[in-house]
Amino acid sequence: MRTVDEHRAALLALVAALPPVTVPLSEALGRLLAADVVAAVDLPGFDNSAMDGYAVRSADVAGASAASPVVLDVDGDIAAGDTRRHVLRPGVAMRIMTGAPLPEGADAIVPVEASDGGVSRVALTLAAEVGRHLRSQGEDVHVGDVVLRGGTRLGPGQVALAAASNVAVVTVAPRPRVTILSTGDELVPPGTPLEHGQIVDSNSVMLAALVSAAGAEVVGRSPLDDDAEAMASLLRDVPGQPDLVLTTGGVSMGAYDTVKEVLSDTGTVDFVKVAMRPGMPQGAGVVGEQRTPIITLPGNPVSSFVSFHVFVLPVLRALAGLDPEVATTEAMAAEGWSSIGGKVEFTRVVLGADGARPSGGQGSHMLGALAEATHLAVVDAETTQIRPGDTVQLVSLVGENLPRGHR
Ligand SMILES: Nc1nc2c(c(=O)[nH]1)N[C@H]1C(S)=C(S)[C@@H](COP(=O)(O)OP(=O)(O)OC[C@H]3O[C@@H](n4cnc5c(N)ncnc54)[C@H](O)[C@@H]3O)O[C@H]1N2
Ligand code: MOO
Ligand SMILES: [Mg+2]
Repeated sequence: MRTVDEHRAALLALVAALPPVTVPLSEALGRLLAADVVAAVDLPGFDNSAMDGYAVRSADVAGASAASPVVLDVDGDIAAGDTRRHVLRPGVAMRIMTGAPLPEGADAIVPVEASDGGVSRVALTLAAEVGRHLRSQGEDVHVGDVVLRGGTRLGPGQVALAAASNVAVVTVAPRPRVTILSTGDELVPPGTPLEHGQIVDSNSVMLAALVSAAGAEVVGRSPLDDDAEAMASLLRDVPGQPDLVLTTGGVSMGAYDTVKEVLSDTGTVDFVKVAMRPGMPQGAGVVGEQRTPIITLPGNPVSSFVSFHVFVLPVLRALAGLDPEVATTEAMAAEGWSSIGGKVEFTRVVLGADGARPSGGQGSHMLGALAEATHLAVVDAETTQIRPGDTVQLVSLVGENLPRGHR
């Protein structure tokens, strides 16, 4: 029997990092930067007004008040987007709008509220010290500054900063392409009236969601019957030209465990038992002329889900050029539970304010408890009992950062 670490290492040996890709900002949301973003311009790009009002020399409005306004000639308007280079003569004002470039010679803005709103001549009722209501060139970002570091996840604020820095395209980690093949005569698509013995193919829905939430792309999805010939021919030329193939089902000891039967014949896929629960039967290797990496996941839904987190996620990360290691966090057990011992057990838990507790029935067919869970607790092979207050290692669930409700 392999350890979890041994099997993960065997999987990682099957893949190499794909090259980073360049995408326009409109497609960059949620992507992971593969290179620093460097500002192409200063931000602000030029000294400009923070208020609608009048550009002045502060010395010209010293002492202005409501009781004793300062009256100045107005030498025209400067709107945002005005590309002319204005010069403010001493003793006059210019009407200026928010974001409009400051005329040379001006050193302060008097807001329109502190004036009579004059167009050719204005009475100003407020003094303004040097720099008042001005936004200075480069006070936020300097041209050449690294504004976003490689490794940063691009959210709305980050894409806004890149855009303002006049960067139109960014280099991001690639999205590995994944084909998902669910197998089993019993499977029908969601929404189908079920005959006795049939079940819904929830694994392909789950795996497609996990793949997408992990930042990869589903490029092919085929439900397959347990028909060896059809499966063998499909696996010779996998649909979607993926970087990775995932199968579910058919890898255990059953008479109709066709994935194992068909792929064992190729000699390029190993079927092993891994000392973990759930997720013991696993397979991995390469298929087809392209020698595409394949991971064969067990059919039980929770086994497949756990196997994704433990094995597929590190492989997707490696394909994307990222550190494959999936971080764990520590938490306290809010209640005790027993573990199998001799195998690593991945307990589905809910992390609350008082710690982590099992989310319900832990059978490898129980999606109800899975859907409640926020984390997998990793209980090592030497531990058979978790006690309240024990420290446990938690793996976050892929997609847990998405909005979720409760049953
Ligand atoms: N005699 C033994 N039987 C089993 C062993 C064993 O060691 N000896 N291992 C058990 C363990 S552990 C697991 S895990 C499963 C692995 O099963 P398979 O990978 O062979 O998968 P299937 O037999 O095709 O299906 C198992 C189970 O999962 C349901 N299933 C399959 N595909 C889907 C899908 N796409 N969506 C939803 N549910 C699915 C299927 O109906 C079965 O109930 O083997 C144990 N048996
Ligand atoms: O290894 Mo199986 O995954 O326990 O149900
Ligand atoms: Mg089976």
